[in-house]
Amino acid sequence: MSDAVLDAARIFLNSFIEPRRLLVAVSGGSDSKGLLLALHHASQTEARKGFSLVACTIDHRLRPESASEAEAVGAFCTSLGVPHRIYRWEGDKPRTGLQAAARNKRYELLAEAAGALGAECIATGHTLDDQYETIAMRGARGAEGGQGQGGAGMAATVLYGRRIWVLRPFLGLRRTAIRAFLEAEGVGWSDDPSNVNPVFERARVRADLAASGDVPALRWSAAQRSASSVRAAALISGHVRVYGALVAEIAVPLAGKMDDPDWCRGMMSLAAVLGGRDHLPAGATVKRLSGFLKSDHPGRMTAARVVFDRRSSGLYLYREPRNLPVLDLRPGERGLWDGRFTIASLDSALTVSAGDGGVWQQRLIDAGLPKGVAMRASQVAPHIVPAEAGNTGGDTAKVECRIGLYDTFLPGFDRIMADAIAVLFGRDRYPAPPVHDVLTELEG
Ligand SMILES: Nc1ncnc2c1ncn2[C@@H]1O[C@H](COP(=O)(O)OP(=O)(O)OP(=O)(O)O)[C@@H](O)[C@H]1O
Repeated sequence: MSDAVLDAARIFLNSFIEPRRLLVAVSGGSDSKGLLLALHHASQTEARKGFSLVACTIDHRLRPESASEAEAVGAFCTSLGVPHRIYRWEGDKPRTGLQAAARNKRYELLAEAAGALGAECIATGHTLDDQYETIAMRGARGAEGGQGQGGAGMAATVLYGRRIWVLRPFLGLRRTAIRAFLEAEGVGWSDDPSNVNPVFERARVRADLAASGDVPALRWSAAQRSASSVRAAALISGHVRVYGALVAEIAVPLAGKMDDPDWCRGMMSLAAVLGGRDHLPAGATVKRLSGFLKSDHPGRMTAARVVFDRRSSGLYLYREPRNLPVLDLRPGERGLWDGRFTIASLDSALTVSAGDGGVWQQRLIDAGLPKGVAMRASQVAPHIVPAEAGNTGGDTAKVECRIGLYDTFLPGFDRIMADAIAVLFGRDRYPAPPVHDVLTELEG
C-alpha cells in the first residue's frame, strides 16, 4: 500500500523538467501530511536533489483548536527540516457559503505564501476520495454535460488566478492508502470535525458514498489522465507549431492519428487554449471534429470556438471570429480578454477589442504562416487602444498569452508554449519558467 504513496510522489517530482521549490499546503489532516512526508522522502533521493519544499497551514479561525493544530503542523514540518508558515484568515466570516468562502480565502493566502517563500507551485493533498465526492456533487447539481467536463471531475492541475499552479499529485490515491503509509511511518494526523458535520454538503456526500460503497463513474483515473497528458504533449510537440494563443499549425496528415486517444487529447487541449476556454470540448464535438480531421480535403470546420482550417500546407487552428468581447481597463488594471490574453494597462485607460490586426498579421506572416491564415488569425487578435482619443504617448499595455489550461503543466506543454512565445514575439531564446509569467511589451 505505502509503495503506491511514495511512487505517486516520485512520479510527480519526475514530471518536472527542472527541480523547483514547491509549497505544500498542509492542513494537518492525513492526506496533506502524507503528501508532505512522501514528497520529503522522494526529494531526498539522489536523483531528485535540488527540489526544495516549504509548507504552509491556513488557520481559518473557525474553531478554537485551529491555532494549536496549525502549530502542531509547524512542529511536524520542523522535524522534517521543512520551513513552515502559518497564515491566518482575519476578519469577519460570512454567515452563508462559509465553506466556499473559506476555500477562496485559503487559495488566496496559499498563493500569497508561495510568493513570500519563493515557491513556483502549490501542491495539495486532494485524493481520489475527494474526486469521487466532487463528481457526486457536480452530478447532483446537474453540472454534467454542457461543460464538457462531466465525469472528468477535479483537474489534477489548475493555474490558480492565472498566477500560480496548484498541483494535486495524490488525486489518484485512496485515503486508506495514505493513512496506511502514515501509520507505517508512525505519524499521526488530526481529523477536522467539519468533514463529518452534516450541515455541509461535502460531508453529507462523503457519508452517502461511504454508506453505499458506490463510486461515481470517472472518465479518467488521475493516473490515466496524467499519463495521457504527458503522452499527448509529447506526441504533438514534435508536430505542432503554436503562435501564442493565436494559431496552431499541424503539418502532418491526421487520418490515423485521431484514433489515438492521447493524440486526440493533445489536439483538444490546443483547441481549448486557442478557443480561450478552460475545459476540453465535449464528447460529441470531439467526435464530429475527428470525422472532419480524418478526411484529406481542404476545407474549414468550426467547433468549440475554434476554426479548423485545412489547407494543402497543413491544418491551422485559430479562434472563430464571433462573439469577441470588448474589455475596458482603467489605468493600472489587469484583465483577461477572451480567455486567451491577459492585458495589463500601464498608465492610461485602454479598450481591448478584436480587429484591425495589422501588426499581428505581419508578425504571423514573418513567422511563416500562409497569408490567408495570418489574415484570419490577426482578426481575432487583441487590438489595444487608449480609451481617450489623442492619448498615444508611451507604452500603453503589457500583454501575456494565456496558456494556462488544466493538465498542461507538463514538460511537453511547457515546451510547446515556450516555443509559441519565442516564435510569435520574435525572441531568440525561451523565457525562463514558469512560462505564463512572461510579459511581452506591445508598443502603443
Ligand atoms: N487549513 C489548510 N491549510 C493548508 N492547506 C489546506 C488547508 N485545508 C485544506 N488544505 C489543502 O487542501 C487539500 C484538500 O482540502 P480538504 O479540505 O479536502 O482536506 P482536509 O480533509 O481538511 O485535510 P487533508 O486533505 O490534509 O486530510 C488538503 O489536502 C490540503 O493540501
